[in-house]
Amino acid sequence: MNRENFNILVVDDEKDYCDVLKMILTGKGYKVDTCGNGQEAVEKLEKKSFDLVITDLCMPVMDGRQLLEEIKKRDWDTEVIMLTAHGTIEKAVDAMKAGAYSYVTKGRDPEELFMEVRKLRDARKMKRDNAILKEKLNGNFMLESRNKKYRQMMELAERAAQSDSNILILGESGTGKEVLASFIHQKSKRKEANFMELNCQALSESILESELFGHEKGAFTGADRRRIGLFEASNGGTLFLDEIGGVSVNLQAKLLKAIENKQIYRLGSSTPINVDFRLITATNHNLRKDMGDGSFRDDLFYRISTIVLELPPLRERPEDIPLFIQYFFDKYQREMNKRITDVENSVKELLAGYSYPGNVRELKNIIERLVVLSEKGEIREAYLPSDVVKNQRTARQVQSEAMDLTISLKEYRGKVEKAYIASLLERYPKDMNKVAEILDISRRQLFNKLVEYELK
Ligand SMILES: Nc1ncnc2c1ncn2[C@@H]1O[C@H](COP(=O)(O)OP(=O)(O)OP(=O)(O)O)[C@@H](O)[C@H]1O
Repeated sequence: MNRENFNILVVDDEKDYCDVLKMILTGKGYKVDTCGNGQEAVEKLEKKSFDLVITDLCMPVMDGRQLLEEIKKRDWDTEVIMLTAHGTIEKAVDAMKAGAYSYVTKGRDPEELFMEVRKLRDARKMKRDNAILKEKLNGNFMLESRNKKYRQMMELAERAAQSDSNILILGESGTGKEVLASFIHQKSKRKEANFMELNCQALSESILESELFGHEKGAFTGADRRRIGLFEASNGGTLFLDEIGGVSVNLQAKLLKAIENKQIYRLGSSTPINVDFRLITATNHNLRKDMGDGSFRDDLFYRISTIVLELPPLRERPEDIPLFIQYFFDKYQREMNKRITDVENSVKELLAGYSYPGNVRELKNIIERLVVLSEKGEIREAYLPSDVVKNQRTARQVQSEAMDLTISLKEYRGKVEKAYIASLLERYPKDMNKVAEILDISRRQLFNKLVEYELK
């Protein structure tokens, strides 16, 4: 935490004292706000998060002791340094018992106060760094769910983590396939070793091959030194190959050999190297279809899919959307040192009703954007991306049009039916089978309706 990120609120009814303290602390690089009593301080704390409150003990309206109580009662992550007058040692001790970080006697050498502030800032920085590190290492993710299918999948994942079986994770982009893979690694006996990850889609065949197998010096133009690949780097640990569906058939054959024999050759070498890794793969391709048209090898598919975990898209677990919203609001408030106190009602509605084609990734980005744009703890509908608003507006518009009180029942039914089919098409744009299945009609009937309602 830089000093600029350390927010201090000075509370004292002596305005001159506040101003002097603010000037000195600002000069030392801290961010400082001031106010004249405990009541005003609570109002400020409700809107913004402060790392430290330096408060006088005796003040009108609400004194320092009451302010301390309010802060502790609300569980705000804010420390309090109490300023006391000479001869009020009992009150100071009482404040410490009630949870104050420390007390400083007013009017003594101000260095004493500045040292306390510095000490606190360092301690909080260490705490915050540790929390970030822990999050990175342990993958502090939102894995709770109210969705039965997801919970069953997680149970299977935890059990599978104990074994060395190959795991294939299926799911649309942004559903959390990488998150799940790293969770499995953390839950496995391999957790102390490396978790190596590679997105196979993003790389050309030759680069992918050298990334995976490594190479000897001089193996190809530009190979000016020996380099070990991911198979070797994940020895004892887990190798996660994302977008396995994007690997060329040629490389698939080499992958299969490495997985079956647990033995590889670096490019440019004929010496076999034994490797011990747990393989997790993921894809958003339909591999069965790819096998049908010959772009994915059957033998590789059966080898990598000992256990298949299917991550449902977010729209199929809508009961979890509020949990994710809360999780990401908490995360970004913490990270950006902001406090959200007022969210416009329509924002909650729009977020809950949106279909999230980009899944958890999209939801996460939306919440980050809202927290970034929030001002004075408030979040307005205007801060939402247009997709979220547009989506809901069409639904609302159709509903209000359908509520025209002069039309026949047949016309009303037609409008509602059209709107419902249109929403399903928006949700499953390329999957007519799914739309027909949900509507419980045949594909032919669906086709007729698309023509009738001019939805084609
Ligand atoms: N359960 C979760 N808890 C917290 N964050 C999550 C969770 N699931 C996904 N995310 C976040 O959403 C984003 C996308 O997740 P991830 O990369 O795991 O998805 P993916 O399915 O592998 O996507 P792609 O197929 O595009 O690679 C990441 O920023 C990740 O941190």
